[in-house]
Amino acid sequence: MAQTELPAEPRMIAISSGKGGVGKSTVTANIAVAMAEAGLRVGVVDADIYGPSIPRMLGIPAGKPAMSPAQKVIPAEAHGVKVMSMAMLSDDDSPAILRGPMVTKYLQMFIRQVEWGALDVLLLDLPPGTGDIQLTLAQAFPLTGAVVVSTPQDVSLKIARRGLRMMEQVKVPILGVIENMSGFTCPECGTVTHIFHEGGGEAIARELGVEFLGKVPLDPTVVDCGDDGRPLVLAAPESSAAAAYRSIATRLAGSACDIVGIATPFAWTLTDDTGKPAPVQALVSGPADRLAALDHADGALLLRWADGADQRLTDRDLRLVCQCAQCRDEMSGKRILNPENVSLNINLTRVWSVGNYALGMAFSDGHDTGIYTFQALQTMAGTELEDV
Ligand SMILES: Nc1ncnc2c1ncn2[C@@H]1O[C@H](COP(=O)(O)OP(=O)(O)OP(=O)(O)O)[C@@H](O)[C@H]1O
Repeated sequence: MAQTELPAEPRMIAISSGKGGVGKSTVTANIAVAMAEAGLRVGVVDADIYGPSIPRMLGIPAGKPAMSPAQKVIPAEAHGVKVMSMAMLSDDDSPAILRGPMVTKYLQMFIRQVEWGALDVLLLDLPPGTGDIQLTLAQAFPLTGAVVVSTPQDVSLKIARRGLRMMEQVKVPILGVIENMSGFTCPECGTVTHIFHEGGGEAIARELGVEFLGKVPLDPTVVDCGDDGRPLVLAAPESSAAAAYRSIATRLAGSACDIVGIATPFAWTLTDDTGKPAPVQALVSGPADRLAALDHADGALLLRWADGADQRLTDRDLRLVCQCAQCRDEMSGKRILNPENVSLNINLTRVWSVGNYALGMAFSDGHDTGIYTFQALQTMAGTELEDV
């Protein structure tokens, strides 16, 4: 996609941290406002279901959101940033008590059932940690990439490393590391004191081969601004912390545009050819595990990977290798589906993106529960498939 074209779907960037209190929400609020000031259309999903703080930080008053005529939630808006948060749905200050599946349901709603309008960037302020909820989120949403916020202390970096690995497992690219509370600038004399260790974020970025997006100094004004609902980038635009937020926002917007692969999410209905993802250019140096193009011809799905490799998989073969619980025994991995029951004329009817690591597929026999990871699809190349 040419950089000047507006993306059909916003770039979804998850802001994560290995543990709570490192300043993830403060970073999200400030870079969102900095991106909006730079002319981008920005939305924020406060995915920190149990401790939503974005509305307070952006000065959004409490109150239930309005509904659009299409029965979608109208997001709150402050300082040029659209916001959806659990805080807007609960009546009091008590944290929401929700079980895992409900969390996913709410977050699906925050993304799909909200009248976002056209957006360039959608930031997701994730709950802290690297547990199930974070993994579910990373799998449920077609994230363009994730950012890890860390403080300079060793323990925090160890946890950040775990967060990076988790994202890598679900094929979500790490856009970079942000080091927060990195040195204290004395308001009287301007001397920087490194209260915690120094340079840890940079070291971990280097070690893991990801970009170091920048460091935000420890600044007491950040706390007051968060409490007043006026982010530091607006309240103290000349401060070095504000400059750091702006620089990170610029780098992040840039690096998110560089991600290779077809834009997600997409949902392609083959019967009327709607929603087909636009191809992007494949490069020899491109990542082998990202898709550059999808097509369908003569009863087969045609996949072009970002490194230029082409693959042709027939609709019937795809149906036969389905790994869902109805088609495979979960314990032994043996096929339950009897190939004799699969028509020779079976067709793919829909193909959709599942995060940035898999495709969902529906067939003319009504079967639509299979998830085909890119990894599994690639191992199908050149394989003699078990067949009738
Ligand atoms: N650079 C900074 N300088 C000084 N204080 C900061 C800085 N960044 C964040 N803080 C303060 O640290 C506290 C925690 O910040 P924040 O709520 O953003 O963390 P968090 O990682 O989102 O936490 P949680 O995930 O547990 O909600 C807040 O009081 C915030 O004002």
